[in-house]
Amino acid sequence: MIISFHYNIGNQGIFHNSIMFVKKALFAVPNSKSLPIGLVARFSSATGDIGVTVNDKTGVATVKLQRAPVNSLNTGFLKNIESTLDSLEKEKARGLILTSGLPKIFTAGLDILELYNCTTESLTTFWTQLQSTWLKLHATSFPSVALINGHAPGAGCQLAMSCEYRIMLGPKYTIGLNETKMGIIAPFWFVDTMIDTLGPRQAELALTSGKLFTSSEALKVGLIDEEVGSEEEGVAKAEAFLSQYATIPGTARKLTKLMIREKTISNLVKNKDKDLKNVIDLITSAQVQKGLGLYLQSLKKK
Ligand SMILES: CC/C=C\CC/C=C/CC(=O)SCCNC(=O)CCNC(=O)[C@H](O)C(C)(C)COP(=O)(O)OP(=O)(O)OC[C@H]1O[C@@H](n2cnc3c(N)ncnc32)[C@H](O)[C@@H]1OP(=O)(O)O
Repeated sequence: MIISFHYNIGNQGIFHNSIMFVKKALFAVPNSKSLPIGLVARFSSATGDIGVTVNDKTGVATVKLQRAPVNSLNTGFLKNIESTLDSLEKEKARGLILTSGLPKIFTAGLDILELYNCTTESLTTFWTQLQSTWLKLHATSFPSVALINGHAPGAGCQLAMSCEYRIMLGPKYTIGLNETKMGIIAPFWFVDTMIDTLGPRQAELALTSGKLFTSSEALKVGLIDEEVGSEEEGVAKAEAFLSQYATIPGTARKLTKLMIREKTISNLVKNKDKDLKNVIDLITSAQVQKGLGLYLQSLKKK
């Protein structure tokens, strides 16, 4: 049986309460630690849109990003992603498939409108939220797959790299950290994550040129794990990847993952303020503001 919930919620507080309300209904399974049977939750808010579906047999949650037009990551959307991850942790999800509910775009990365004409205060709020959401995603206790069903530049690539397995729909879309192409640099924790994923040699080549990889190029360098020809195939492969963990004790799995990711995670945790200062110094400079303005114009002219 499938139950659907449709919410139109205007603020974060209500959004949060509604998640709790829905989750209570969804996850209250007497005498069981497992996720509930046949439940679908769909959330929406004024600042971001996220759809959550839980597979009743496996306990795997599919989280669909659907903030039109391009899933660009602004403060509210990042906050909603973090709240969703918190709920999945609390309810002991068995796995995550992170994908897009929009055609052609996984996510367009950071919302450039959060960077352009920003104040130090607004940039601080935005960047602190980005750090927090990323730390949650990078350290989930459940296994995670990015089903990249569209373009994934910049922070879109970063979100995908933080999942444990990446499946990309080919051949039309691209993925990569393209910051240098925009005249800015990737933050050190994006760089760390790319080095963890590709190794230093390929990461240096990719980052210095701001390369956006096609799916087959991404497969070749190890930026993705599988390339698929359809979303259905992608979902099947994601489910197959996650199913291998059904028999692996969860705590052993989680501790092993965290051991491997610890250096990258603690580098950000210890240096959050330094990271923020780097961002403020770079992004608020007149030269970068001018470049961001031109970049936005070029996107709008297309
Ligand atoms: C020390 C470190 C300091 C700072 C580090 C900063 C780190 C930044 C990391 C990032 O993530 S930067 C952003 C990287 N992303 C991009 O460069 C993507 C730019 N967008 C595109 O390439 C394309 O839009 C697309 C391939 C994603 C989609 O193409 P298409 O389907 O043809 O749509 P449009 O280009 O027509 O876009 C529709 C609409 O959306 C606006 N838009 C696109 N991307 C963004 C974005 N990232 N932020 C805000 N808005 C975006 C675009 O302007 C269009 O707006 P309209 O008003 O014309 O509808």
